[in-house]
Amino acid sequence: MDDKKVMISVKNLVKKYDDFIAVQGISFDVYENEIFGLLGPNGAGKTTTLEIIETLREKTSGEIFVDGLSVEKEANKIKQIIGVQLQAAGYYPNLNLVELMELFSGLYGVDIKPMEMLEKVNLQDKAKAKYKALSGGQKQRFSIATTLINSPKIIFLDEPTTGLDPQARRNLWDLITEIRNQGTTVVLTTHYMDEAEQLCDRVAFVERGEIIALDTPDNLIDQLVSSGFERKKEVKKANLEDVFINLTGKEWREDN
Ligand SMILES: Nc1ncnc2c1ncn2[C@@H]1O[C@H](COP(=O)(O)OP(=O)(O)OP(=O)(O)O)[C@@H](O)[C@H]1O
Repeated sequence: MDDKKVMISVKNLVKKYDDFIAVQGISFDVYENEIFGLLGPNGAGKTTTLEIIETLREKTSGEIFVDGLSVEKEANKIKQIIGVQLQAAGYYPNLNLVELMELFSGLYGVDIKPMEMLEKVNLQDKAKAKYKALSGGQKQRFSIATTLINSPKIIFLDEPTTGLDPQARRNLWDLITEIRNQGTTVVLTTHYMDEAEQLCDRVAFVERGEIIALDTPDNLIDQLVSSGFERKKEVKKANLEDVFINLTGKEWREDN
């Protein structure tokens, strides 16, 4: 990893909400073109950390650089090179997808072809559909498309697959991998360990505002195994999710 460019550098980040310390002096780097995952239980400080990097929330102390730009002094420049997934409530429910894309590109001040953006997330067939008529997986794909409007260097996805069925989740993993393969760095949060293992190049476990481990999924698992850890029960060769996927197919479906 030595020759990799650092896209995000976080040093000793602290965030206090009044007396409560939500982020307790964390440090980590995100490299160019990796999928980096922040994992941890509810309330661990993942969203707070992301929002500070995205320049949407003030830090209490610490140093953060995004592609060499300071979050304090160059927030506007950072906004131009990142894509942030908005909460669904931010969309106008009665506009169709093409109209929403036009609205967002106007807000960013960039000229995009709405249909091309929709094709990137396989929603071209839904171009005339209203946002509120989309399935959960389609809504997530649409919101990922909006993060790509300004051709960002980095996108931030906060729990992108929460609430989706197994096929829709796997489709999103493919989409996120494809976006990375086209040169975008991806930072995401998730509660799903299988998702992190499949999707992320490196993960940081966050607990109570601290990073308690940071490495590739393989290294973290190898370290545990070499410490003598053994699963109590013999591991089954497949799980219930595999049965479900096998029965229902793993192709793109209309409704995910
Ligand atoms: N605006 C706020 N004012 C006060 N406390 C807050 C605020 N935002 C977050 N917190 C607290 O900071 C802690 C970290 O919250 P955060 O949303 O960053 O966690 P998270 O890891 O993203 O959790 P989740 O997985 O539930 O989204 C929580 O205890 C939360 O209650």
